[in-house]
Amino acid sequence: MIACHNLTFSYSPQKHFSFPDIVCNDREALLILGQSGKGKTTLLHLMALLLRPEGGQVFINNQDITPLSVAEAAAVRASQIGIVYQRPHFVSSLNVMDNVLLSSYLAQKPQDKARVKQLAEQLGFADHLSKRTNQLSQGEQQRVSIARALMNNPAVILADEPTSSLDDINCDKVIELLKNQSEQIGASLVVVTHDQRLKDAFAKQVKL
Ligand SMILES: Nc1ncnc2c1ncn2[C@@H]1O[C@H](COP(=O)(O)OP(=O)(O)OP(=O)(O)O)[C@@H](O)[C@H]1O
Repeated sequence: MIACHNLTFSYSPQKHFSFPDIVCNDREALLILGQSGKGKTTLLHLMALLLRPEGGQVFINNQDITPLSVAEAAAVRASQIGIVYQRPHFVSSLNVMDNVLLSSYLAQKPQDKARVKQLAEQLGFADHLSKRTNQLSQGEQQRVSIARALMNNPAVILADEPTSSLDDINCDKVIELLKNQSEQIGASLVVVTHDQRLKDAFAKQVKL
């Protein structure tokens, strides 16, 4: 589970955010909707401790992670949080298989190629494992970044605008994949988006 309590953050005195409290339990999917500039990416980065909150707490499995050091936060992020970034970024010199394995390496976990193959089958990119990521379409790259986020069976999956550049068919597919896969591993799924197509796909929603 992931929960946020009284989270506040400022980029400057003029740019201050107070976020609503959020709880997303294991196997639950939560949609955070907000227009451009409302602070969706900022909130997601606070939840992953990529940004430090000015006030408030973030709990993962009931542990307050906000007091953790930078190194401790990085370790929690690597092992317990899977992040699907707004734009997938890959290491261009590595193939798809090695890009997915990289998340295990960063979490100091064994390089489980069988797990990558299993995820690639489920997510539909098994034929592309030996290709470079720049040889893949945007939808395929999005699915690879979902696999990378799932690789370490994290407690929490955070997805930033995972559908914004996808057509309707791929939009539905990616959301179903994210929901099914996070349910399979028992994770909490938090999706932030301005994509109104998703508003009927999630029972639990928060508006920014
Ligand atoms: N590093 C930064 N320094 C100063 N201001 C920033 C910084 N990053 C974001 N902002 C500002 O904070 C506000 C929220 O940004 P954020 O990226 O969280 O919004 P968003 O809701 O995710 O937007 P979008 O849907 O366009 O991605 C914006 O007005 C943005 O200009």
